[in-house]
Amino acid sequence: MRVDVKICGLRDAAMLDVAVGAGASHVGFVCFAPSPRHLGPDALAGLAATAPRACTRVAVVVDADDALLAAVAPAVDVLQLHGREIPARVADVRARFGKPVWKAAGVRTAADVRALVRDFAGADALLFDAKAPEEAPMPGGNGLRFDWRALAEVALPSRWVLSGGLDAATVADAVRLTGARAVDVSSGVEDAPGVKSAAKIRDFVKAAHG
Ligand SMILES: O=C(O)c1ccccc1N[C@@H]1O[C@H](COP(=O)(O)O)[C@@H](O)[C@H]1O
Repeated sequence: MRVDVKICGLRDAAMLDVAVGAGASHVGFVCFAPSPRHLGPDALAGLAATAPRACTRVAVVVDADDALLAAVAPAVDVLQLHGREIPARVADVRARFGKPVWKAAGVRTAADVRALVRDFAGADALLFDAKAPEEAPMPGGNGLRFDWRALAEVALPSRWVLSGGLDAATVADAVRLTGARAVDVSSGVEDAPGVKSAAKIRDFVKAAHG
């Protein structure tokens, strides 16, 4: 079975086309002001509307309130909650906005992974990212990797996504070593923060599928 690939942090139609053309199954749009990939709700909705139906559109938000979610949710297929949302908030967002919710969180150790699996059984998928440094302005999209061996010690749910510092050079190993069926990348397909590279997107998707 083909690994699902999400290209995240897309900001324009040209790179969206590249991601779709390369074979990405998911495309991600970040709505979080401190991010160099930030799109406001209107820009996000406009860009998401141009994605083909076969491609799953994901909005990445961080501790978003209901007003922001109400503005973003209709434009996408999945909400990725990448902040400090608690399990009750995940359940609330699912019920209120009627979209599948991916709970994303930074992990370092097997204990972190175990706690996430235990606490977020109600999420539609878990997304494992590297823990951001305390001083980092963003909880994700930092191009940081965690020790994938942390995943091996835990019984994982059926739907989970590997992310954090992946790139074309590492994604095949990541898939082989973790058994991931879905991967997510942002920094690893960029020339600079927020500046996507068509060549890197194509190389990443090819390596993930390889
Ligand atoms: O990409 C961002 O700017 C971002 C901002 C805030 C929260 C999450 C963000 N992106 C997500 O972070 C991970 C890992 O990204 P990277 O490949 O290490 O750069 C990924 O799930 C993105 O969706």
